[in-house]
Amino acid sequence: MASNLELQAMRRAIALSAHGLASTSPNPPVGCVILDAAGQPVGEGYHARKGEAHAEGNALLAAGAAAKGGTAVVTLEPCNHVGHAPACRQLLIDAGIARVVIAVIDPTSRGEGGVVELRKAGVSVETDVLAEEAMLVLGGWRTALTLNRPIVTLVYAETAEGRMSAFNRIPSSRDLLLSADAVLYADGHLEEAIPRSHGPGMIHLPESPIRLDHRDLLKTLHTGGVRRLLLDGGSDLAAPFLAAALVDHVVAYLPDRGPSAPPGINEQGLIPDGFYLTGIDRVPRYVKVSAARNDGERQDHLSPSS
Ligand SMILES: Nc1nc(O)c(N)c(N[C@@H]2O[C@H](COP(=O)(O)O)[C@@H](O)[C@H]2O)n1
Repeated sequence: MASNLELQAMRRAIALSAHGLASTSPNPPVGCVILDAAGQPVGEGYHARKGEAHAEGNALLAAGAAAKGGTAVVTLEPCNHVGHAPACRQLLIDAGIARVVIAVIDPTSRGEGGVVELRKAGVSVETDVLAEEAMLVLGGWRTALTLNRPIVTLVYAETAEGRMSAFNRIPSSRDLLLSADAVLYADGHLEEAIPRSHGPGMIHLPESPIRLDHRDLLKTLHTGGVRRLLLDGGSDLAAPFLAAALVDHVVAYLPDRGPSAPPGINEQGLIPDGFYLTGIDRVPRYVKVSAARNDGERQDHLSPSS
């Protein structure tokens, strides 16, 4: 059973992992905290971009010799392959880590995952620790893997003319870009959500997205490394995605109204049919309404971009 100190460290690792949200795609956002043999935090790290060190490598670097005999608390199972970074399970073994506490098992492990090798090396391993909380950050990545397409979030501003682009009207809506890989705008152009955030060559976007059917577009984007796509408003832009059940989340912005305004219900309703409310917040001059598709077991509704 995980100790209180380990649970504290896991929550810290989950928060750290969110620094890598979207910029790590197609890799997962992962966080790690190293505790020394007495259970005190001595290093922490997260995965920032594909092609750069994994979370465990960064946390071990920060901990240095203090990691020996200690515990690594990590949000995703340490990897068992040599890729862009050395195998994390080997880094942990070489650093003399005695125990590894893991939230979520990696569904993409090549061959047996790192847990098996860690145990073979005599490291004590505990899994499924705060897994549901870790899915707040990892959920979008994992669902995109399962669906074989990016998670799609439709964002719009409610206006007298209907649903319109939010990003050029509502400055606070641009915060959503921080947790996304790419945006398809109402005029049909597609951009990396935060320019150059993924590092050179890590995601590939088609040059003429408008020529692709929406299913082919999502497939092409997924192959190109995109795991989280935003659709910026516009009923015309959203319609084919909604009709094909290819929208996973909705974020709608309702302008402030006086306390005794006439009814504001428009023909389209507040959110599309088939979605349920997951959050309502006030932001400057608007109410922000978040919703997720009714979809049984899915856990990406917990993701920060929803
Ligand atoms: N445990 C763990 N920590 C990280 O920080 C990670 N980024 C991963 N990712 C796993 O390794 C795969 C990516 O490997 P490369 O960086 O491309 O070599 C990814 O698919 C995950 O399985 N794991």
